[in-house]
Amino acid sequence: MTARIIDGKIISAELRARVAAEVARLKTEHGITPGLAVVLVGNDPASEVYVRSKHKQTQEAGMASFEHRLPADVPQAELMALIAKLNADPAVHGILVQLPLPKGLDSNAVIDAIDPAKDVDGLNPTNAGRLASGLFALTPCTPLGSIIMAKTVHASLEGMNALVIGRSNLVGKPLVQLLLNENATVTIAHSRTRDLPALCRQADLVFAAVGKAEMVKGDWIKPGATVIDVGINRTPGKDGGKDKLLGDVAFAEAKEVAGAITPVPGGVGLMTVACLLVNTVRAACAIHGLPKPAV
Ligand SMILES: Nc1nc2c(c(=O)[nH]1)N[C@@H](CN(C=O)c1ccc(C(=O)N[C@@H](CCC(=O)O)C(=O)O)cc1)CN2
Repeated sequence: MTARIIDGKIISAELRARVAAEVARLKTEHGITPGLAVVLVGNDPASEVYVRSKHKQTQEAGMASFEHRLPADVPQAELMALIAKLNADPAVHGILVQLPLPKGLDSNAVIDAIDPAKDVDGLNPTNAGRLASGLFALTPCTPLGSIIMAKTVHASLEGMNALVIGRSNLVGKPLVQLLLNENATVTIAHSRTRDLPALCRQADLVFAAVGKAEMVKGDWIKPGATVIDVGINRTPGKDGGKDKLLGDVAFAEAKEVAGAITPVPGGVGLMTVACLLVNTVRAACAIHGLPKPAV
């Protein structure tokens, strides 16, 4: 039997509708319009796509969207000055610097400089530490979206064997923390892991976040497992046509074995932007001393 497809279009649209309802409530009951500032440095084509999508979806949810574009050769000090300005701006509740930054810029210093209360990417060490300590934290968007998708299949992840492939600060590490908070039994695999296929075959839940097209093969998947493919590997389209996107999982093979699987495109990527909107609403509520919102 082929796997159930976990549809990012449907799940992200539902989440965005809930965000829009919360935004409308904040405006009516408290006179607050959540605001998101996105900083794009340089002109990486994929980043351009993501930033456009963030701007459009922020506005569609009824929030204020502030876009800041800087040239690839911007001095570090100028970028830091912009972050300081956004930290101090009361109309801005969320700040996101699109990654990767062009060569020569220190992304750790930039992330460090973002006010943790406005760090809607959840990458600032304060938020990463709070998440690891089980405290309220703004949580990185892709891991948050991945958990939401897994929970559309399993109401509880408690006791499940979860394998996270990849140990980046953006996805792998926060995903491990979120899975621990769900009481899953978590294994983290990376480039030095021995016998990844064998580890994979024991996993009830597989989260692939390595950045290598179709690396996880169908015969690595335990029959009936849930597979969340976080990879977005882009091959430029021929003759100026649309880019081709592949996940980290060999989808055609894996869907014949898995119980449920996310597609690429149309999977976790769509949840990343929806979760950014969630984080912006959460940040706005926390900044204004309001209770945690319903989303
Ligand atoms: N500061 C950050 N930078 C980056 C992040 C991040 O979370 N914070 N994640 C990725 C890129 N990303 C968001 O920024 C992102 C990736 C994918 C998608 C998405 O909608 N994907 C679609 C396909 C879109 C396309 O045609 O390219 C899908 O998977 O269906 C949105 C946002 C790296 N940088």
